[in-house]
Amino acid sequence: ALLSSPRELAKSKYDFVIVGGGTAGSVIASRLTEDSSVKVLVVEAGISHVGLLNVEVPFLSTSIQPGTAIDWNYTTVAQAGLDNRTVSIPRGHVLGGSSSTNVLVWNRGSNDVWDHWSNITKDERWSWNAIEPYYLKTNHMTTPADKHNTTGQFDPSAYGSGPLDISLPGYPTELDGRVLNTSKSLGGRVKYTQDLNSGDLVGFSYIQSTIGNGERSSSATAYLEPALDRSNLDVLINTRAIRLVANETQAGTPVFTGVELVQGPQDTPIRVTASNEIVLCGGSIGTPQLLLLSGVGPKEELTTLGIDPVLDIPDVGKNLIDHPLVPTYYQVADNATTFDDLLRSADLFNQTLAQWQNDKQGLFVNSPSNTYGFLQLPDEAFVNQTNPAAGPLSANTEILFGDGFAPLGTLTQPLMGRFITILTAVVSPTSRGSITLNSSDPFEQPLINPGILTTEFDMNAMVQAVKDSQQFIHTSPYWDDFFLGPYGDLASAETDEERIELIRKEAVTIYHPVGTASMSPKEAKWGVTDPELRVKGARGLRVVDASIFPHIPECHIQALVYTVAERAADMIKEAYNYTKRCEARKEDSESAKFSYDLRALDSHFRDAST
Ligand SMILES: Cc1cc2nc3c(=O)[nH]c(=O)nc-3n(C[C@H](O)[C@H](O)[C@H](O)COP(=O)(O)OP(=O)(O)OC[C@H]3O[C@@H](n4cnc5c(N)ncnc54)[C@H](O)[C@@H]3O)c2cc1C
Repeated sequence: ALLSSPRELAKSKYDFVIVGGGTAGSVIASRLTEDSSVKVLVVEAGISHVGLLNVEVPFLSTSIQPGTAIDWNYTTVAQAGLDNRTVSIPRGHVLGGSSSTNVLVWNRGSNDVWDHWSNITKDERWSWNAIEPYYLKTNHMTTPADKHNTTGQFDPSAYGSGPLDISLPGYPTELDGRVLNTSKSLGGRVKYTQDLNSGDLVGFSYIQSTIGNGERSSSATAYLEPALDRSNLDVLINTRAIRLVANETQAGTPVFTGVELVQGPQDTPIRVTASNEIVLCGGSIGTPQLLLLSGVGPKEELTTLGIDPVLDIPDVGKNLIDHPLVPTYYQVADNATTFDDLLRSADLFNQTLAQWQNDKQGLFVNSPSNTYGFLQLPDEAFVNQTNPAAGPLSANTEILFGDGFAPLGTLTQPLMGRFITILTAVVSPTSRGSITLNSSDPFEQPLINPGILTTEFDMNAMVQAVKDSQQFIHTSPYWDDFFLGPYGDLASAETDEERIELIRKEAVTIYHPVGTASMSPKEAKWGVTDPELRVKGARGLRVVDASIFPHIPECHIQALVYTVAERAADMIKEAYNYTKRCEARKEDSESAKFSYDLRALDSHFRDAST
């Protein structure tokens, strides 16, 4: 059932309490409630996704501005790498989480990304070969909204049979051919790759997106909605988890069973209990914040804030990684059909919206970008520097093309003229940051410091990305009739020094924060979770979201979050079924080893019998 107040809860005890009904949380909720005897509560701070046009209409994804009800409205601390500017870090505050508010690009990561994770965690279960079935379980390819013939535009074997809709762009733009023909004719570092979801994530191609029938497909629409009528699932919205409670310790290990919930800062907390596990799916900011508020984190930092330390894990909130992004603009011919006029004319906007509402056709069926490319840096970049990318199938930088002026940085759309936006990003950054608490008040936003562009490597890579985008346009015949010239600071960015100035002035992030509750090998002293995503040194607590990524993938990351969640759901189920087998063999002398699992099983049966 969908509940909007804790007062509507019929009971306070569940087998699993999932904190965060976002990208990963909705997958976990859907998979765990496949067994009708397992009772699950999802607690989501945000609102329902149903009926929200800027969530449903793919093109409007970039209009989800910070400050709206469906965003957490986070801002970073002053960024040293950006001339001490602060930048906003949007995060979905709605069912589906950031999968309801993101820009829909679908990349499953190169094979190397997963093999690298497997090496880092020393756990084969994260290698590409082991993970592929879980990726295929998340998604299936659908026909694009305009039903054009997509033969040769994607690799069918790169998609599976899962609930998410994936499609190629359903409305062509003038840029598509120019970008792809340039890539095909130039080759080399800007080679064409038919499908970047086939394992090799280097090259230029069409974008695949989480869109079906011209509408956003999210973890809320694909996973949560179909499960909502299950009697064993409660989804509580408008409600924030503010503290995790360990009521007991077993052999010195805190056992977490309680979650305190409120709707507003003045509320008296209501406690719900998880007999088996609390699964944290609050995302790379929400999850470490909640752990820290609950006394799980660097002991000294917590004591200073007046929070009683429960478990000393120095790495909670550390290792924050994001992809830096710089928007650049070119003015194009006055007869070009960019989306600029639409953003300036309410009539045109409403006509296009009506076309989407009536037929699911037109520009609004697409995200604002149809084509992009991932590039490796030239060999010279690695003379004195190890390549931080996961392997040879991964890139270092990305270039995305938008068929109009997308005001993502400090510049606003000019009143006249037509433009294209070229976004450049560093996808293998070496900068690291952190999430720390500002106070023990759960309603105060944490201090978010992604450390954007604070290493020489990242700045050099970004300079190369801007240079590559400039060359891509200048050396191709496919732009001659179209292109008038660079706009804004890009017009004077001819030297590397000028490019650095532009970058420090305009850079933001691509909204891919990861790593703040990183998994690490089972016995390792660093990291926050083990390879089964259980919080180290605790019982009853697991993390399943982008915070467990030990290394940032060199691509857009939502597909990896979905895949992690599918993998984790099976890990949880395996543990759960295993407890059943243990129960059946209660006399087994080995059973003491599984005391935690038995405890979970016992409480499950107790709950089921009430
Ligand atoms: C604007 C934007 C554009 C993006 N574009 C792309 C893209 O094009 N392609 C791509 O691959 N990726 C993109 N991303 C990134 C991607 O969407 C996210 O990395 C991914 O969805 C994160 O999933 P998650 O489960 O870790 O967290 P989320 O999906 O953010 O879920 C966390 C959920 O937990 C809830 N929550 C947090 N704390 C609490 C609490 N204390 N109590 C209760 N609930 C809580 C939140 O409200 C949220 O619903 C984008 C992200 C944004 C914000």
